[in-house]
Amino acid sequence: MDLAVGSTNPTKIDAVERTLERFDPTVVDVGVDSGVPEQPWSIEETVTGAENRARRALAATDADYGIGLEGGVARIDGVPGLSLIMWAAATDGDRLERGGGPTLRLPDDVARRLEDGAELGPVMDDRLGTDGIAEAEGAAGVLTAGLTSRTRALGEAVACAFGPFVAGASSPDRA
Ligand SMILES: O=P(O)(O)OP(=O)(O)OP(=O)(O)OC[C@H]1O[C@@H](n2cnc3c(O)ncnc32)[C@H](O)[C@@H]1O
Ligand SMILES: [Mg+2]
Repeated sequence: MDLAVGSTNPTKIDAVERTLERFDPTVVDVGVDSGVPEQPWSIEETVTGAENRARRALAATDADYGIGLEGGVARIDGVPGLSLIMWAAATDGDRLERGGGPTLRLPDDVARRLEDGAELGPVMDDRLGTDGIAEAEGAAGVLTAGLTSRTRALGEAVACAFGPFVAGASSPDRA
């Protein structure tokens, strides 16, 4: 199975390789434009970024599936504070499926800096004294003391987006 992932971030590539290991995939990374701001600020923008990445990665290759992963932040009704969210999309060129990953609250001082226009990756690096945390354990890893990681969290979104393509008869009908 040939997969094209719409990013060159190693945590995203790892998330796809590890989650879909069972299919022994060949994974190529494709740097594509997400078509949304570098820091998406809603579920809608984040999902759209994942969709664009999946479609554009597939279009740029002759892979069987294109996979897109996007991180974002959102204020969610009923959930205090600003949430870190992540979404995946998978497409075979015809059908497109979406799946969400874990959601976790960002510290309020980080939220304030994002409100001023900053991006999460650099803000986390500045706060932690790290360099490239978004390509390592990520905010998801740091804020959970390693109980999860960005790779693992993104992997859950990949499973939910890609799963319907291989779930066969147990896959729900789509409108
Ligand atoms: O090269 P790409 O694929 O764009 O990888 P990215 O790390 O920039 O990932 P996104 O564009 O999907 O994420 C949007 C922003 O949110 C940041 N981000 C998302 N999840 C994060 C995490 O777990 N830890 C740190 N930064 C994160 C990321 O660094 C960007 O500034
Ligand atoms: Mg980015």
